[in-house]
Amino acid sequence: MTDTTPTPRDVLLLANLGTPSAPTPEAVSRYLGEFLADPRVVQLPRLFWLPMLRLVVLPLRSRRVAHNYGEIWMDGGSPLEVHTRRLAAAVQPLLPGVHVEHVMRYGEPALTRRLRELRAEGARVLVLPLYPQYSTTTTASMADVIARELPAARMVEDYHVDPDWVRAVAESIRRHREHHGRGERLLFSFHGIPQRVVDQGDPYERQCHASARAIAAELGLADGEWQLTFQSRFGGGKWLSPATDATVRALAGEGVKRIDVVCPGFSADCLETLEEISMQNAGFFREAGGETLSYIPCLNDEPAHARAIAGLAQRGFDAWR
Ligand SMILES: C=CC1=C(C)c2cc3[nH]c(cc4nc(cc5[nH]c(cc1n2)c(C)c5CCC(=O)O)C(CCC(=O)O)=C4C)c(C)c3C=C
Ligand SMILES: [Fe+2]
Ligand SMILES: [Fe+2]
Repeated sequence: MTDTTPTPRDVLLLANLGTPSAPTPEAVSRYLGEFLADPRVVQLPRLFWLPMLRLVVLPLRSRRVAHNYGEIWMDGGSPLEVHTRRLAAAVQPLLPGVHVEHVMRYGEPALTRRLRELRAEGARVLVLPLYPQYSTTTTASMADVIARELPAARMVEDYHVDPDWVRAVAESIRRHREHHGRGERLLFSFHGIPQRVVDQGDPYERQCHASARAIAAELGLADGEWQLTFQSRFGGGKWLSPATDATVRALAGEGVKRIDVVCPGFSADCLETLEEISMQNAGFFREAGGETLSYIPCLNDEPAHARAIAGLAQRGFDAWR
């Protein structure tokens, strides 16, 4: 008799944060409501935070943030979704025998639902969170969902000094500077997190510094030529410093006329890069006397990015055999 047991399918889920389905206050409120209710993201007591979120934060924030999304919205949807979908399509041909999909931790296509469906199929699933640096606020929240929905799935924890990824980022910076000229300073701007989270043992800050040092070394930059900053502060309390906005203003105040900013904590361009850095912080720089803040795009679906991601996934599946 022939063995008819089907070989389980290998599935790679490229998982990003998530984004609203439309640049409207209603869609933004739905998205932020799910995102900010995650206890990994906001660690305040639930009994206080959940009513505060529903009654104060969402009504006040959604309209303004929807307007910001409107400024960067693409034909195919939110930039984060468009670029993440394109990256999955670019990785697919590099991994014959593996089915590649993109999913989102919050919103659609939902990581939670896909894991539940794949569990029923008996697929062998590797989740690759598209966060180069590990944080309990982002990566660990993906691990929470895996533990609930498909504990047999495996996850790539981080790739903050992966040589292929470091080279891909460095090369994108080099190319940008060849085409657009070179700023007097290069800022590595990473998404911030609360200082308290780092004090509890989160490795994110250390990994951000290691990523920036590795990329600067790959470019052969001297110490005074680059700086690391943290952006996108949310809510009260102390966040990681120095802050990107304060640094940009201070550099202009020192007479620096042109800076380059790259965001190697983001795999895909999104609100926090296209609006906050490329528009808002560029405005702060000019208001304080600077001339040009040149934003260097994320790796998105660049071939070198797809190759680095495919390499990480291949090693993940190889370790399974
Ligand atoms: C890249 C890693 C990220 C970390 C670490 C992170 C931590 C973190 N974020 C918030 C609050 C918000 N983040 C928002 C947007 C946003 N954040 C990331 C990534 C990280 N966040 C991305 C990729 C995006 C963009 C999504 C998009 O649709 O383009 C927002 C929404 C925008 C807004 O309302 O200002 C919030 C809120 C916290 C509290 C946090 C750590 C505790
Ligand atoms: Fe964020
Ligand atoms: Fe922001």
